[in-house]
Amino acid sequence: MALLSLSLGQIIALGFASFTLYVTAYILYNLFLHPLRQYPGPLLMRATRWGYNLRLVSGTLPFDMLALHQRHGPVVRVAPDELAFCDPQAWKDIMGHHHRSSSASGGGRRDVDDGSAGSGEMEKSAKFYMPVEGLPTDIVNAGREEHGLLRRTMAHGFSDRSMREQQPLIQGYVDLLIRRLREVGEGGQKVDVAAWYNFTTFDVIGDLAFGESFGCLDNSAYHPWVKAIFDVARAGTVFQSLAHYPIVIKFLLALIPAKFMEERNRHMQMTMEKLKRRMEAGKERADLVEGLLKRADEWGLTLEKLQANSAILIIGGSETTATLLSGVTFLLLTNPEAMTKLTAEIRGAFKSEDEIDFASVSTLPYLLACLDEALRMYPPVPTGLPRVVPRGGASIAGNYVPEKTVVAVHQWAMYHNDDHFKDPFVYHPERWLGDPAFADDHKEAFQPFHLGPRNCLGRNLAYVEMRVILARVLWNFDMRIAEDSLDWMSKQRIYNFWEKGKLNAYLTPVGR
Ligand code: HEM
Repeated sequence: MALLSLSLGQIIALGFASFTLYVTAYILYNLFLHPLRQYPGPLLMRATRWGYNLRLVSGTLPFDMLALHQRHGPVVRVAPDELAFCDPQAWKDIMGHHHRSSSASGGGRRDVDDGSAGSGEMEKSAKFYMPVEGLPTDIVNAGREEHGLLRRTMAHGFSDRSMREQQPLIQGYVDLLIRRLREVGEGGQKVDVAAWYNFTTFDVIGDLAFGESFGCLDNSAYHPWVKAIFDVARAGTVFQSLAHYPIVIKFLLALIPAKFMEERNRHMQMTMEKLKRRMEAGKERADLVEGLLKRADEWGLTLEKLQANSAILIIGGSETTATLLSGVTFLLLTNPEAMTKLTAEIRGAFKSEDEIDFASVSTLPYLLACLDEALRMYPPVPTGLPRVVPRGGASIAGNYVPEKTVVAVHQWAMYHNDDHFKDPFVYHPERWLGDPAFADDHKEAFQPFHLGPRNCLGRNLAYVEMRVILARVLWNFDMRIAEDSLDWMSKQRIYNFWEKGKLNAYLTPVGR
């Protein structure tokens, strides 16, 4: 009643004063009373999440993280409730099987091993992975229990036997890539090799996860399904930032234009049609969804659930490998000594192109070293994928971290920190071949596929695919970088994925 007797101006002033008071109290709490108050970090990041969000949406977060660690040390408070770690031990403590805190250092409280604290791994941060209400979860954003079930079933498609059976299919797409590169590069035309790697890996994974390719190699273009992934990548960082403000995100979701929803529904429909065609092809097919299809009836898996998991395989299994192939190609093009050595290794190992297969490429040490060094300098998952510390807290790299804290390791920053790698900004494949100059490198800091129960299921597939594609490209072509791509890597930003842009090169077929 008292409020009704106030003028509009007074109500606005009161609202403004209350808001200011709330924000001030929130900032003061974060700075002086919060359980993470003793951890170092820039003022804006310790006080509010905006320091983190601004870097995330501007695509510079993974790079800024290096400067933050260099300034504040291996543990930085990057948001009021979030810590970033740049310590090799943190990989195991965060991504491995969770063990409860054994020390009370810093936090001033001893963890009680009463069985109530979480066992198994740390949960993924829902604000980052954003499982959407009403939509089915997939292997990447499912909770621990469902994840275990999905992982056991899907692992079948990644076994050595399945990979051997998938080999002819994959090689067929590499044949097509080589043919298409010969055509588009003819007459000294420059070729955007990053796009062609993307076309190849999307076609391969489309076939392995949906039973049919996206036709990118045939059409020299991205399929709308694939294009949609890139279109939403940048928006994803905005949603991840706003996920910390549930009211704002609800409001924004209500504002999403009908046109966007129509687009989304079309995308879903297209995916469903692909999946139905795959199901009609029968359960016995050595691809990545065979395991799920066989269990679908027993577990009552809906079509939507199957669709969500096929879709996540596409995103996880294509953009990552294409990114690395683009990165390694750029690094070789700009490091002629390494390119000469690798080309000699590949061309000296085989008498003819048909000898280049999954087994034979795995015996080439310099090829693997080139890929690993590219994974270090240009990790396809460059940013931190946050986890949440379970009840009872945890010990991470020797630090007590209270429960509910969000924790992450940011790969790009870890791999460019000279505490862990000598000459971190220089491409040295030799560091992976026992060169004594790099004896002090902390190799255990390098985890491009993560470790623990939620690490990459497609690691072996990724390695054989990347090895075969790179070996066959270098078997067939001498390459030279185009002038307009010399700054290709240094000008990129990261919106969860690298925003790669064109990587132009001239391809000269090798006469034999
Ligand atoms: C260079 C290539 C690749 C890199 C660097 C990479 C990296 C990763 C990373 C870091 C994760 C952990 C994600 C998280 O914690 O949320 C992951 C998960 C996963 N990756 Fe890969 N990946 C690559 C290629 C592939 C390929 C070719 C596939 C095949 C489809 C694949 C399938 C998966 C799946 C299914 C998961 C989820 C595993 C789980 O949650 O149990 N990845 N990958």
